[in-house]
Amino acid sequence: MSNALQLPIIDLASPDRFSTANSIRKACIDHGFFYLVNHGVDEELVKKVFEQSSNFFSFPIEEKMKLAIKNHRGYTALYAEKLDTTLTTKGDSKETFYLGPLADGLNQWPLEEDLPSWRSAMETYHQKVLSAGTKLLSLIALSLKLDEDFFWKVGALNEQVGVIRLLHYPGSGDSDSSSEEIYGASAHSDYGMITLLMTDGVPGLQICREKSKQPQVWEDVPSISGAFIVNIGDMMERWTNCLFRSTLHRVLPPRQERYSVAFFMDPGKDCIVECLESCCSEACPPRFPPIKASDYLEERFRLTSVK
Ligand SMILES: O=C(O)CCC(=O)C(=O)O
Ligand SMILES: [Fe+2]
Repeated sequence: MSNALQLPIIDLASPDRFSTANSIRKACIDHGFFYLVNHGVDEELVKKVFEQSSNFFSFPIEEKMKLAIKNHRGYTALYAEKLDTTLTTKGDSKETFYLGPLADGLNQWPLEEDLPSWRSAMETYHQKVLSAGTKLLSLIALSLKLDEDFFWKVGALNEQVGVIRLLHYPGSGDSDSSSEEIYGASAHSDYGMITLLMTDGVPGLQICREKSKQPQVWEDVPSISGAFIVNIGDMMERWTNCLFRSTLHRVLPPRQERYSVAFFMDPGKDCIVECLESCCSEACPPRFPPIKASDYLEERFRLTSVK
C-alpha cells in the first residue's frame, strides 16, 4: 500500500531562525523527513556530480572493482549491501561509491585520465553540502533549545565529518521475472545525525512513519527539483530519546534506471551520544545508554555488508 505524501519545506536562508527552528522541530517530530531549499548548493554543481557518477558507473565491472571498498571508501557492486539486515534474500539492487572527509587521505579516486573532472566535482560537493548540513545542525540545536554550537561542542561536528554515497539503481526494464523480494535499497533507517539526499527525480523512495505498526504503511516521497530530501538518523533519535524520528525508508526496485547522491552527517568518531536533558524526565527516562559514535557506526556497517 502506498500514498503520496507532502513533507514540510524548510528554507535554510530564512532570516527568521527561531521560526525556522520551530518548523524543523515539528518536521522532525511528525515525519523525520523534510525538504530543504535555499541551501546554497547550486544546481550546476549537482548536475556535474550526477554526470560524473553516471560516467563512473558506466565503466566495466573490472575497472570499478579496482576501486573496491576499503576503509569504507570506494565501490560496492550490485547486491553487495543489504540495508535491511532482516531480509534473507540477496543484497540490494544498487551499486554505490563512498567518499568520506577530504582531509584524512582515505578516499579512493578514479584515474584522472579516465575521469578528469571527478575529483574536483566531488571535493566541491563535499565542502558545499557539509556547509549546508552544518548550518542545518545549528538550527536543529536551536530547535532542541540547545546552544547553536552544541554539536561542535560535543565533538559531533569537525572537519572529519561527511560521507557521500553515490547510488546507481540499474533498473529492471519492464520484465520482473524474479519472485524474490529485492529492493533498490531495502528498508532501513540511516545511522547518523542527518542525511541530505539528492535524486535525479526518478521515483522510488518511500517512508514508513510507524515502524512497529502492522501492516506497514509506505508512502511515496516525490523529489522536488533542486531541494534536498533531509532525514533524521538513528544517532539523532538516540540524542532526543525518540522525540525526533529516524524514519524507516526504502527504494523500490526502479523499472527505470535511477541515480541518487546521499550525504551522511555522522557524529565525529569520539563523540559520546547520550540522551539530552531536555528530552528525558523521571516519567520518560533515557531509552538508550550513552554510546561512542564510532562503536555504534562500525557495528551498523558490519551488519549491512553481504558476506
Ligand atoms: O536513493 C535513495 O533515494 C535513498 C538512498 C538511501 O536511503 C541511503 O543511501 O541511505
Ligand atoms: Fe537511507
